[in-house]
Amino acid sequence: MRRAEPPPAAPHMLRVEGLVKTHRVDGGEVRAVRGVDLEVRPGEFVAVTGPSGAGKSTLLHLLGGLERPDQGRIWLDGQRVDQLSEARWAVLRRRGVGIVFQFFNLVSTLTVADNIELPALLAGRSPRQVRAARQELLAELGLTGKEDSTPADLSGGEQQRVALARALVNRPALLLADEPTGSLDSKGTREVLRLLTRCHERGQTILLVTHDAKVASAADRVISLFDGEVVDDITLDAAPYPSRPSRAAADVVKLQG
Ligand SMILES: Nc1ncnc2c1ncn2[C@@H]1O[C@H](COP(=O)(O)OP(=O)(O)OP(=O)(O)O)[C@@H](O)[C@H]1O
Repeated sequence: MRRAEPPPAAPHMLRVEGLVKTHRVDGGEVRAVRGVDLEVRPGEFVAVTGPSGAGKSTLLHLLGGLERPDQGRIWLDGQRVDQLSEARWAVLRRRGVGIVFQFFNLVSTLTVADNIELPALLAGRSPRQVRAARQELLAELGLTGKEDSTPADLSGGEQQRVALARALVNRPALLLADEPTGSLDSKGTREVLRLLTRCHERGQTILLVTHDAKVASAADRVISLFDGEVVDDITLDAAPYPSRPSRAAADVVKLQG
């Protein structure tokens, strides 16, 4: 008698099981992430919210390989990544995972243009292609004309948008962003939301931390963290993901292959 085939595994861009991270501080420990399970499908746009200290940034750092978990497992596009070496992570971040940090982390000695182009040049793309991608992002983010400025010449909101452009220049399959509108006025927030929506339509998977209800409402799904645990997981839009992938989806850099 033939055994029934097991059902095919659901496709996940991101899968997390039993994630735990404790920060060691003078004279004690802070349990920042306390057993998080999470599955994000390709093309989903997920907002992570929660009060200050809930563990949002720590979770994002774990997902982007900037910190290692004490317990638990993480898969990106089917690949186990929680124990990858720093060198392998560097390749993944260059190729398929874009990250926007809370504190921007721009290279202060480089111009805006060079900051944005750097990951694309490191990924081996042609300088002409890279320049075109950079100019498109700068225009979308209302930063045309700032190419030759250095980060110190820019406002916090401008630096934040440059950091987003840098994270997106390689069209990563997965974007991880920590408060990408935290320093922006309403116009800047609208520009960033428009760009993120376009990324979503292109089929890129987005996971962003935000305190802003308007930003969260642009997502398909809102996950709430409290004291290092997922306490709520709400789907806002019942449409399948991505709701309508555009032809440009083929341009998105795949994590595998
Ligand atoms: N590198 C670190 N060393 C020690 N403790 C840390 C470190 N990073 C975070 N923490 C602590 O871990 C807990 C979770 O912090 P985390 O920054 O992940 O929360 P958050 O939800 O992102 O907060 P916020 O919204 O204020 O950015 C907090 O108590 C914080 O003080």
